[in-house]
Amino acid sequence: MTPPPPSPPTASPAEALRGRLIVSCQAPPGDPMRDTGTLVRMALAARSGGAAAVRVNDPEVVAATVAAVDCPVIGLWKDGDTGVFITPTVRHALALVEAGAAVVAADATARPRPDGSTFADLALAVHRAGAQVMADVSTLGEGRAAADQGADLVGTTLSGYVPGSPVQTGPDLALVTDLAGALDVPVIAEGRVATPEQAARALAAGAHSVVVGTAITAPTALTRLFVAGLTS
Ligand SMILES: CC(=O)N[C@H](C=O)[C@@H](O)[C@H](O)[C@H](O)COP(=O)(O)O
Repeated sequence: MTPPPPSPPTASPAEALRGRLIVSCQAPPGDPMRDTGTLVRMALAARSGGAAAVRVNDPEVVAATVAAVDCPVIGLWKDGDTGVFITPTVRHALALVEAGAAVVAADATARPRPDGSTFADLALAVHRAGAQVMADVSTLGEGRAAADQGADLVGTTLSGYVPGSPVQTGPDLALVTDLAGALDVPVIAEGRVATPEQAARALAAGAHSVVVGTAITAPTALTRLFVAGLTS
């Protein structure tokens, strides 16, 4: 039987995030905003606007952001675009801790990981390295499993983005409600939160914090929406 994961050695950043906004400062491959200095500026702007934390992709960007902002940095490392690609291996996770991430976000769906490890292996390694873990899930079952395997935070990040998870236009508030009712760890609403009203509804549904990305930090995607609005 696998022994239970040890408690993380650092104090939880969860208290600092309660009822607060986390801004995801990312840009997809090929996007003009995908530049370390630009992404750090986005993080600084988010912090100026009142964000309690930022969520940042890639160890290099994490390190630059940690050096620039005075709030927790949630780091992830997207590697590829199929299967498990958000912080897919223990190696990716430890590189983010090395870069200074207070929290490592990782895919915690029930799909095989490319290094044959489990989410529990990743959580244990991150805790031993002195950071915390945010589990990106798509279902209640994945959230329960992630919490059992040591996740410090569970986010709805992957709802609508993995095979079998219905595509939705808005945030998955039903999943927020289900996770918040079932788990002892904080639940983070993430994915398709597009308005302040939706963010408030996510908190009302039981979320501990809300992550907003595209609606704040993605001018290319937002421009496309307006362009489509003019041409449809
Ligand atoms: C599914 C996936 O890969 N989500 C990523 C996770 O880090 C990001 O691309 C999203 O922008 C982030 O989750 C915030 O969501 P939204 O941009 O919808 O506010």
